[in-house]
Amino acid sequence: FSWWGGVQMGPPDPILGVTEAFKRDTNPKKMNLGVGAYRDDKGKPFVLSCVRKAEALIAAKQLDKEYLPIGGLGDFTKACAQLALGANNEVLSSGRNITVQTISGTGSLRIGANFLSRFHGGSRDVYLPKPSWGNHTPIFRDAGMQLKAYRYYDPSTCGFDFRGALEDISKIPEQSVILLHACAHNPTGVDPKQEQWKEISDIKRNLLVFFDMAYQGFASGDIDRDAWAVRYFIEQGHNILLSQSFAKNMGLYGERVGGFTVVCKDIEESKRVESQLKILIRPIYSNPPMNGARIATTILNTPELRLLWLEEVHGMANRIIKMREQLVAGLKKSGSSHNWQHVIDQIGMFCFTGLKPEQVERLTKEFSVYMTKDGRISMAGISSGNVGYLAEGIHAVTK
Ligand SMILES: Cc1ncc(COP(=O)(O)O)c(CN[C@@](C)(CC(=O)O)C(=O)O)c1O
Repeated sequence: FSWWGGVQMGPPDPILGVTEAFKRDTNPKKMNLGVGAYRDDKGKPFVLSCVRKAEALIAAKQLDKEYLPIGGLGDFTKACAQLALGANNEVLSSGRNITVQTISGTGSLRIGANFLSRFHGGSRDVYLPKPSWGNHTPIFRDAGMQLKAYRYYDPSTCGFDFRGALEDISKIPEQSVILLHACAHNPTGVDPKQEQWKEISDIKRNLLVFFDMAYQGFASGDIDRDAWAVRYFIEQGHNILLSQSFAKNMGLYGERVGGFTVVCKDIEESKRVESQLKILIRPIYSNPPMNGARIATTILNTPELRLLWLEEVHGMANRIIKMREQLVAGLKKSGSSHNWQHVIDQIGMFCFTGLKPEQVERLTKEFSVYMTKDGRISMAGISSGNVGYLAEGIHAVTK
């Protein structure tokens, strides 16, 4: 007897499914530009040495394996909030934030979405940038929120549609939720300039701002610069929600290290919110995994490891910027007459190439270059060894 005859075969994930297809390809020149996971110039996954050192320090302590509190490792949530807001942010000194450890950025967004669904008195509408990270939609939808969108990317310039964004955001019904990528917008790599962030913050609409900061430090190489929008909005009086991930900037992908912060009116409110976050988390996963949180906390709180981390995250950002320049140089060398300036101007893990789905299809079929259908490439998958091959392929499908 089958219980599950009605279960349909679902489609592969638009992002993680690319890696599955890549693994099946036997072409030695194949390139995986799908998932946004950093690789070094040899194309190998990169474990930061500050992580290795932190692991050794932790192992030496022979710590126990007791449950963490529902809200996670206290030292982690403190260090996580300080990293995002800056150590002497008034939000922290007045205790009006509540930060809980989550199962990486996805877990943070989902806890946030579930919290909104249960407690937000305003509309159920969550406005995402057009386009946004693919997983944002199912995260909020499965939590019972409605998805809407505001103009963000301008295909004609491969840049930011600032006017369109301002117009749309100015019309969002009051008390709706708006999701903003703090830096390194996924999938476009297009970020507002600081002047443009100021105008967005000034829009006279009472919106609940949910910042997704999954790449702090990874975009510009500078953790304070990458958190500028988050800190500016708070300074301007927005009591935001914030999701953080240490997957990319500390290379802790599979350790699933993240944080969710609610900036409240005052400490009394933060205590009430904290109590409800714990009630919400307890029946989902009860309490979060300790290993990754211990690594991140050790790095953030050990001065020489924190310094080493800042150097390493700066190094990762720099390698990606170099690959942007080499890819454009390679495209010119291959004889492409298109304007590829956006490849250099975009920032963070991704480049929104502007390739059409059929061009992406050809690049995969004829060159074994794997990327998401929307033309997004993970710059980290490019190395000085394969950038020339990629340039030839892109030129061949775009000439
Ligand atoms: C904007 C944004 N928010 C949150 C996350 C969540 O990451 P985490 O749960 O691993 O902390 C990602 C990861 N996006 C990746 C890098 C990986 C993925 O799709 O899961 C991407 O390839 O887009 C992201 O790009």
